[in-house]
Amino acid sequence: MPQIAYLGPPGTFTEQATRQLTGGFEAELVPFETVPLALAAVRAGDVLAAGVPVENSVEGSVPATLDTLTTDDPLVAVQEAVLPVQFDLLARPGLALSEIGTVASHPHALAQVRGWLAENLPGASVHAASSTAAGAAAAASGEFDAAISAPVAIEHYPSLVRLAGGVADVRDAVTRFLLVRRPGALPEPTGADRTSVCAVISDEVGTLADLLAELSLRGINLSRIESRPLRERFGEYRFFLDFDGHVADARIGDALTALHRRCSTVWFLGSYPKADRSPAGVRPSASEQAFEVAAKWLDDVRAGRLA
Ligand SMILES: O=C(O)C(=O)Cc1ccccc1
Repeated sequence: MPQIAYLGPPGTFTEQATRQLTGGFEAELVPFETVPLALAAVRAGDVLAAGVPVENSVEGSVPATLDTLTTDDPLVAVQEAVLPVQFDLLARPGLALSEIGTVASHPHALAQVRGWLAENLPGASVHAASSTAAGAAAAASGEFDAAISAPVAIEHYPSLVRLAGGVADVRDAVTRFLLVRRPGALPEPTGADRTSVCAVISDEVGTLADLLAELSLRGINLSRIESRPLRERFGEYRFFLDFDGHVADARIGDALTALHRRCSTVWFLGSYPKADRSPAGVRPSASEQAFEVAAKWLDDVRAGRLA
């Protein structure tokens, strides 16, 4: 049975998302303490794939995921899931809300309940854990009084008590997850796909605008752009771009070759079905047929076949 890594321990949002992402096939889920460790296991071939969080509607991107995807051997996303995210406050038994002095959780979770904590636990100190479930495990072992956890966590840490449920500063918050594996056969195009790339451009006038124009000229809808520092050179950046369409689509292939010509580095990070399955709107001049007819016309011109 294939093994699939996820950000553990058991009881994380990522475990739930990875179960959804692997719903179509039998797999053994293997917890790792951090996203970089889960992705290293994929690169080493120890596991087939990994489920990782990429971005949240409240707190933005998960930098550890973005940075690890573009460091070392290539990895590509093959599937996407979007999960609603709200939290439970789990505590050691016998403690009232007013007696909680320490709370642990993943930084993304803590950022999403900052207002709730300020209102309900104003005196408590807040501690970062490697995941929401790691926070629950630390509370269960007595290291902290309480944890901000995924609703499934209580099943894994039954010694804890749910003091509050549905905790969230922003209603309807969601987190987006990807199933990532080593490069191989790509998922088939579905007509409702997303492509992710990361591009490095030079620090010159207009390079970012020119890069984006390559997408807009071909009628490609950009759904996300995020910059991360290059690390080695202060003031230079990698741009993570998500856009509608599949690399097998003519307009996307054409745009990617343009990006490759313009950028010093382009990482292809995958083409995969969008979680919401909303089809890409394609203008007539960017349709498969328009590209085919135009390519045929150019062949004819070059071959002197024009009548
Ligand atoms: O710690 C977890 O449970 C995770 O899967 C990471 C995370 C944290 C907060 C919101 C969504 C995902």
